[in-house]
Amino acid sequence: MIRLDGVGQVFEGRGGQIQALEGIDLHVQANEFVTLIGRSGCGKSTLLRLIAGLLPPTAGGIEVAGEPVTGPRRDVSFMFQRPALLPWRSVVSNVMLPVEISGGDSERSKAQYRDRAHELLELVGLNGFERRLPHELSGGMQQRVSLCRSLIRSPKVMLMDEPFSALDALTRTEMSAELQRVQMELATTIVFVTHSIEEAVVLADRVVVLTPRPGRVREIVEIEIPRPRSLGQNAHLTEVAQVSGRLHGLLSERERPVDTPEARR
Ligand SMILES: Nc1ncnc2c1ncn2[C@@H]1O[C@H](COP(=O)(O)OP(=O)(O)OP(=O)(O)O)[C@@H](O)[C@H]1O
Repeated sequence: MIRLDGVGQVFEGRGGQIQALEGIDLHVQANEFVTLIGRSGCGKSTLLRLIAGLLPPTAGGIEVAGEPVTGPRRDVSFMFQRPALLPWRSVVSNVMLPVEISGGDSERSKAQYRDRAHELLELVGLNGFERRLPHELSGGMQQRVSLCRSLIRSPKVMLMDEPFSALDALTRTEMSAELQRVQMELATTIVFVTHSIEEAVVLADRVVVLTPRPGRVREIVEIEIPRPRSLGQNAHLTEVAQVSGRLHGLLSERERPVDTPEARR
């Protein structure tokens, strides 16, 4: 569904060129859930923006659904850290926003999209809140609305940039369960950036570990824990902790103590 071949990105900074990404080869299958982890500044958000077509890569090629990415696509949605809902619009009209801005597909009427919006709100447990305004909802509920908004046009691909990082721990655990359920039900391909290693493990079919700048693929780790997974369930805690430990090791490899006779002792 997504192919990145030899992708690199150089930015022109004030102090000279910044090589943000280098030689990224990554193939994401349809319906796969891939999480991206790496140190701050290693290029995770840049990688999502490249896949979204918001930025052309300075090297290599990117394809989505077999077509080269040349700009934003209708069937690719983007979800950010903050819900960014329009405060004067009701929950349901916030969900409908992408359809109103750039249209849906020709097969569905506006009424069908509205029905879909209600179905999605029900799927994430927000039935009864359709007419409320964003300020009447908690942060977690607002992020659920944002999730419905990014699903309204039935995207083939969802790109998610730390979407749960502003939420409290319990809501975050609930949202990750919710997202797994939604993904299983709607069969969407997801690329998800997070700073939480445990969240990356709980959600992913594969975790992609990036090196510090320039970001390269350090390793891709397959997660074989049965779904649905939850950090709230003891049964998964040990397995998640084991894989997370390995990922912690990969991320901090650069900081291993220098190999001196003293260190070896
Ligand atoms: N538009 C830009 N112009 C210049 N440099 C940029 C631009 N966008 C990103 N960068 C640089 O590219 C590098 C990668 O940035 P990016 O935001 O993709 O990293 P990240 O891994 O998402 O970071 P974080 O985890 O802190 O969100 C950083 O050094 C950043 O300063």
